[in-house]
Amino acid sequence: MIGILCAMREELEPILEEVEVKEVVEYGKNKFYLAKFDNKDLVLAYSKIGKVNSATTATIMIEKFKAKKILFSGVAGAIDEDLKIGDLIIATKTCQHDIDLTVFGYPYGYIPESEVYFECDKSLNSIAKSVAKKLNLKLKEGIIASGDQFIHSKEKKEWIKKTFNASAIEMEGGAVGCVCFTLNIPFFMLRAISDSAEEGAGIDFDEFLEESSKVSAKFLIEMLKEI
Ligand SMILES: Nc1ncnc2c(CN3C[C@H](CSc4cnccn4)[C@@H](O)C3)c[nH]c12
Repeated sequence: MIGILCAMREELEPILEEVEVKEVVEYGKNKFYLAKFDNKDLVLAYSKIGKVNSATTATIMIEKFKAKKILFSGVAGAIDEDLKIGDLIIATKTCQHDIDLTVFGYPYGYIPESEVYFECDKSLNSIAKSVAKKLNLKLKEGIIASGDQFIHSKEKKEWIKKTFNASAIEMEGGAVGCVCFTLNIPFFMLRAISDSAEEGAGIDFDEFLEESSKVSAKFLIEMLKEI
């Protein structure tokens, strides 16, 4: 079973359109779509926005639906200057920029007995890179930082870049990375850029959410053929 996770309805819908939904299971105030694609069993859901919701849905996919890998598809704000709206990025690892226990001498993003960074699955990332090469698509890879905030300020964006060496910003990957690390499940995260995470990002986000969601969804479907 492969878990396909998104945060927002708009991110999931273009994927659902390409798979054969067999059953919809209502659980934990959410809907889980059991589907087939290319003779593979999938469980798909959007978690709702944020770290707690995405961690909850990832855990349910793994524990209740027996997902053996989690693939995230969605949009992100750009931190690296060379990332433009519509560009694709995969996470090498994820982190949580809104964790601050520095008063106790810990680094930003660190919870005692846990990790700052959660590694993404290298074999899934190499499949993504070979798919991008085959389709002649630009695909960046880098650290993606999460926090329960929509980032729309250059100052905050630059702080996250300096503190975590992040290339993109969103609100779920760091939490899902933590769940997959905890349960020893391979994690892959693909994002298409929807905004600059600077002043005015909210306007861009509204304008490009649907289009960038489709870019990520289309690539994910191509990936599923190779897994
Ligand atoms: N600049 C940014 N900062 C933080 N995260 C992001 C993202 C990625 N997603 C989109 C969405 C924004 S919040 C939302 C969206 N619509 C309505 C309500 N909340 C949330 O799931 C995180 C894209 N750009 C980002």
